[in-house]
This record gives sequence, structure tokens and C-alpha cells, in this order.
Amino acid sequence: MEIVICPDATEAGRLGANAIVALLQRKPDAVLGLATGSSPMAIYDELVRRRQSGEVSFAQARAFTLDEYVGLASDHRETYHNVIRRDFVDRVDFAPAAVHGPDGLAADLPAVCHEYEEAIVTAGGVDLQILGIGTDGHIGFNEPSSSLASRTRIKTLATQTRIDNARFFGGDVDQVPTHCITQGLGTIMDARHVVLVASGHGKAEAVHQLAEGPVSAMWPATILQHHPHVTVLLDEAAAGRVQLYSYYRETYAAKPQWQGL
Ligand SMILES: N[C@@H]1[C@@H](O)[C@H](O)[C@@H](COP(=O)(O)O)O[C@@H]1O
Repeated sequence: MEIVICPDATEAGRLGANAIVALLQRKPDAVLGLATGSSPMAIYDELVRRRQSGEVSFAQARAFTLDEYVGLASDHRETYHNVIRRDFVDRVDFAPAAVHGPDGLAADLPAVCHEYEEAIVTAGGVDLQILGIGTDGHIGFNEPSSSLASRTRIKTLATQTRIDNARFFGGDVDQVPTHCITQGLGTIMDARHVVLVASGHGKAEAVHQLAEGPVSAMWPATILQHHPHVTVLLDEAAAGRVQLYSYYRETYAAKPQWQGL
């Protein structure tokens, strides 16, 4: 796991965008794993700029989103389908049917979960998965106590997550759905490269556990310690509780150019 402490979230976004641009330059039809939330926005904003300057194209790329609320009307602003389109997909040049997400309104949700897993495999697997992290250490919507080997399934949202996300629902926690469909931790672990981005003091404990804590279902992101290629992009505040702060700074500063992310 490579931990990179950046001066601010904008720089973290620039480094995340670099990894995606490099991937698409060598593999234009790469499969991306997209995450919603405020954390990846700096990456998306930078990718939009690089698209506008002609440095990168998403025309042949495909993408799968991580998760979706269950039961939100399809025209609700906060379905993750609508959020990811607004925040990123519609701002670049993806082909119309290239971005997939689980259907949280389907009558048979377990079948949706199963088919989603199959669709990712059929596409050749995710080349690069973008992740944020919840204050309780969740990734996707894999809440504390999630099986470390879990696949795409229906989950109950933790109260803390619903409180955290109430800001997107007019501050009213009762408007936040109680259930979701999320890729499992096992699904996320199948991605070839994981780029996790975190900013702000609120993420500092989750980041410390992710990088330095024992692997535990109580901090689901810790499963990434078993992944062969993870890049963690932090701002100073999110790095506020790491034990090996100086080591991470020195490693990145001394890193040879040819090593990439
Ligand atoms: N399901 C999403 C996660 O994918 C996201 O990483 C996390 C953090 O969100 P934010 O980046 O807005 O802090 O919360 C949400 O619940």
C-alpha cells in the first residue's frame, strides 16, 4: 500500500487523475470503477479538465459504479446513478451505455446483485477502482462487520452513514434510505489497482486504521492491506492520525519518476 500525503485535496485529485489518464493512454477501453461522494470530486474535476484539453478520452472506456440506494425514485437527485452522471460521466465523453450501476428499484434485488457481478467479469474486471472512505471505515457501502469476502449484495446502512449522508437529503436523516446495494469487499479486491482518496479531519481515524490497524471487519477498508496495488491519496488533515507520517512523506518525496502510482 502506497500512502501519499498531499498538501491539499486538489493535489490528491491531480495524482488520482494522473493514474487514470496513464491507464487510458495505454488501454483506451479500460474498465473504471467509479465512486460517488465528495472525496473523488477533485479527481473528477481534474479529469474533466484533461478531457477538455484533449489529453484523455473516455470514448472507449467502460465503468461500473460501486453502490446504489434501494428504493429512491429514478428521478431523485441523490440516486447514485444520477449523482455520478452529474458529477462526472456527463461532463466527459463516455459512450451512452458504457457506465453501469446496480438498479435499486428492481423487483428482484438479489438477482440484480448476481447479474452485476457477472457483468463486471464479462467486461474483463475493473482495471482501476476509485474509492472514498466513510468515517466508520466503510468502502462502497460495506459497513463495519461486513464479510471481508463479500460480493455485491443488499446491505442495511449504519446510522452513522445515514447521519453523514443526511447533508445530501436536506439535512433530514429520515429521508436517507435505510438500504443499499453495494459491491462487496471481495468484489472491490478483484480490481487490479485501487486508488483511495480521503480528505479532512473526519477521515483521519479511518485512514489510520486502513493503513496501520489490524485487518478487521470492524474497519472494512483494512481488507485493502491484502491487495497488491493500492494507492492512498490524502490531504494533511486526513493524514492527521497516521503513526508513520514522516515515513510516508519521505517515501513519496524520494520516489523515482519511473515508478508511477
Ligand atoms: N457510499 C459512499 C462511499 O462510496 C463514500 O466513499 C463515502 C464517503 O463519502 P464522502 O467522500 O462524501 O465523505 O460515503 C458514501 O456513503
